[in-house]
Amino acid sequence: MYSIKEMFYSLQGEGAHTGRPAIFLRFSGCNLWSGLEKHRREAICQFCDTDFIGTDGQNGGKFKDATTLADTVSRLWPSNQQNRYVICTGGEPALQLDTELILAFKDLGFEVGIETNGTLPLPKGIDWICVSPKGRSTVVVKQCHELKLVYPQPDAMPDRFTDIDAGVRYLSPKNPYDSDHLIISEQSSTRACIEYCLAHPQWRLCLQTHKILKID
Ligand SMILES: C[S@@+](CC[C@H](N)C(=O)[O-])C[C@H]1O[C@@H](n2cnc3c(N)ncnc32)[C@H](O)[C@@H]1O
Ligand SMILES: Nc1nc2[nH]cc(C(=O)O)c2c(=O)[nH]1
Ligand code: SF4
Ligand SMILES: [Mg+2]
Repeated sequence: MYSIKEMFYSLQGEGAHTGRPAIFLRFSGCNLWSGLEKHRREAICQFCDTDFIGTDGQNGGKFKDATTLADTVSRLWPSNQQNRYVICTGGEPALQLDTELILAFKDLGFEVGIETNGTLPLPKGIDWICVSPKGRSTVVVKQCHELKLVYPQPDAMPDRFTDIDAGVRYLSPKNPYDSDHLIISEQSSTRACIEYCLAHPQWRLCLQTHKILKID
């Protein structure tokens, strides 16, 4: 059984695949925050911008097995079009994503990506791994295609992650989780990311372009 908050077709807004069409498969639940506002201040991850509680979102629900879930994802892809790509996110997708589901996606011609906080071991077969460390949590996923660090985080500054083998390293400005009038270029976190990247050129700037574009 898989618990899914929502699934939708959009463009990857962040990181190396920015602009790429993808199905976002948002799993319910996270190991670093309950998702309830009353617990935010005591959570390990305190700036989350996402509602991942329950199964009541767009195309959300409980799916009894891997083929049923993969079939539902597949129906969201434009008909007769290739380049299928599904991004497993959440919540924390590593709590639920397993080999069976990855194989079901592959059977339907999907490449599989994941957005993970890196605190849980991952099943084999994922085509694109994005690790985004959070606060004082311990990252166990030591190899990834991209490391995407939300910045600044006092307990998770960039020099803590030199041991992670990443294809590319990004700093992503910490955006307010509750603002309707976000101007990313004017945020102090954005200015801080730019300064850090200029001083440490192994890091690159990553923007949440879907928030600029106001798309899902
Ligand atoms: C909601 S998380 C879900 C996946 C996984 N739990 C994780 O944290 O990577 C998806 C992406 O949004 C980023 N994110 C969440 N809140 C953010 C914020 N306030 N500002 C910038 N990025 C944020 C995360 O770092 C992660 O890269
Ligand atoms: N467009 C778009 N791109 C994204 N990249 C990562 C997202 C996420 O919430 O994991 C996300 C999202 O929610 N929307
Ligand atoms: S780890 Fe990811 S899903 Fe969990 S609270 Fe943090 S940003 Fe949100
Ligand atoms: Mg998001």
